[in-house]
Amino acid sequence: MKYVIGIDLGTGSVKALLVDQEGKVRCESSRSYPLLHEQPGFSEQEPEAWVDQTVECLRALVRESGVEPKEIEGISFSGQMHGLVLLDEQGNVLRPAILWNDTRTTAQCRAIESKLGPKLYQITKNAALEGFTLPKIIWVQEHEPEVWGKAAVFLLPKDYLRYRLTGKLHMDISDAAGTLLLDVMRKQWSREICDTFGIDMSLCPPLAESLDFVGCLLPEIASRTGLAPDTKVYAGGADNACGAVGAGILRKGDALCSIGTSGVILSYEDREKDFTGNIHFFNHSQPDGYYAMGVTLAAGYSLDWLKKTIAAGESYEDFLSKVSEAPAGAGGLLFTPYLVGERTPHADSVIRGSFIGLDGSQRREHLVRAVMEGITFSLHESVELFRGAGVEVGKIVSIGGGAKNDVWLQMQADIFQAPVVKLNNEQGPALGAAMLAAVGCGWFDSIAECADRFVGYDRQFEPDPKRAAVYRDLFGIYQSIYTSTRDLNRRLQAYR
Ligand SMILES: Nc1ncnc2c1ncn2[C@@H]1O[C@H](COP(=O)(O)OP(=O)(O)O)[C@@H](O)[C@H]1O
Ligand SMILES: O=C(CO)[C@@H](O)[C@H](O)COP(=O)(O)O
Repeated sequence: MKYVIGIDLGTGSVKALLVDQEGKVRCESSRSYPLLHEQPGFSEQEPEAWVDQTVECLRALVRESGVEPKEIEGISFSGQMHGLVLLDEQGNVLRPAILWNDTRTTAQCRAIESKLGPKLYQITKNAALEGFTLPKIIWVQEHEPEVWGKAAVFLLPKDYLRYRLTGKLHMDISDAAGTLLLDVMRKQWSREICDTFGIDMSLCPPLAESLDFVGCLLPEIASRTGLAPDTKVYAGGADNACGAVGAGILRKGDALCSIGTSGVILSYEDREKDFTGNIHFFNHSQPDGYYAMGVTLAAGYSLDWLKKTIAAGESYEDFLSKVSEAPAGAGGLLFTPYLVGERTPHADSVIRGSFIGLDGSQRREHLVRAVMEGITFSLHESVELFRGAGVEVGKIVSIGGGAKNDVWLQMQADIFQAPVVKLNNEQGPALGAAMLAAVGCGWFDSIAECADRFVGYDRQFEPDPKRAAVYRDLFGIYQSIYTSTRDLNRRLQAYR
């Protein structure tokens, strides 16, 4: 039997999957690493921790699977997007990586908008948001000129990991799309944007397609992990592109709802398309494909927060067991999931969450239901932006924590007013990465052919007309909470 490995370098942990030619997961392994919050709004990580924990993960995978290393043909990657890793001439890391959920760069975003005007959108197809890479580069230029002076190249998290595993410098296009330095339609670095911000083109690494072969493992990495040195390494993709690959989102009309720590609504696009309301438009890992995506920053994070706050130590199953006893609309209680600010449709790092409509008759299950509904309403704002732009949102594949609970899956169908389906063996972006390796190794002619073998669907949830009508009414009230609480949150900011 032959195998491939898919590695997902997430924000909290790295996960590696060993997958056979039928798409069966033979073994999996995961290791976590810390987030560093040196100041409010800062979110950083030590790139060395990614490398150490990935090596540990791979060593465990090889040892525990009992598979012969020479049977493992290829490796590919998925990774948290946007994080800035700066290297000097010798390839040494110059400072901790500044991550996608770091919000220090509001001033730099405004500067990008005023210097580039409409060109920003024409070239990058995206808006200037704190999470993206270019504002982080400008922040380093302004606040750490001595670091910037030594910078020879910038990378994204999984591209740095791949560099350390192979010694080869590349950035894959699906991830480069999230830097605000890529001409998304031409798939090349934008000289105009680089020149505007004093970024020498030599700082931009060579670009690769997700399926490209980029090299083999360094001998030192092979001996530390137990893998064979001639294991082939393929470029890989952004975690959302790989999540889409792993869920079979590969054709026009395919849509994905992913509720992890953050939440994403993603629609496959086969050509250039204009969106409003902070919908991102990125290159897919599928050659010549794209995807549009709206992001709720605190999706599963909001439910985790409530669980930690009122039910610490309980399992998710117990915590959610009574949710169906509360009616749709949670007895008039609405929640906005802005615990760390928001991205879509409101790019706002100052806004914070609310419970509106608390009533003495409400019980714990009303609060839990309101939080699940609020997260789903927030994602529905993206669904509506897609529909407003003429995208036909038909069936939505649901993945992540939000797909582990049937009440939540039904709620998604009722709020999105679309059928929602779950996968029969969901493995998230790591499976997408493994699929890129499988296609790279030549096991399949295309990602779609691989998906036919590797991706299977389970139960489908249809919208219930009565609940869908309740949610349609409540959605209007939900949407007005943002405008009603924006100014209040600006005034409260000083007290945080
Ligand atoms: N059994 C469950 N039912 C519903 N939601 C869950 C369950 N388990 C986890 N979650 C939610 O899903 C989120 C984690 O999803 P996951 O896909 O594992 O996240 P990530 O990709 O960010 O690591 C948690 O924040 C939690 O809110
Ligand atoms: O910022 C984005 C996408 O634009 C996030 O989706 C990151 O890519 C983080 O991924 P997780 O580690 O939460 O899966």
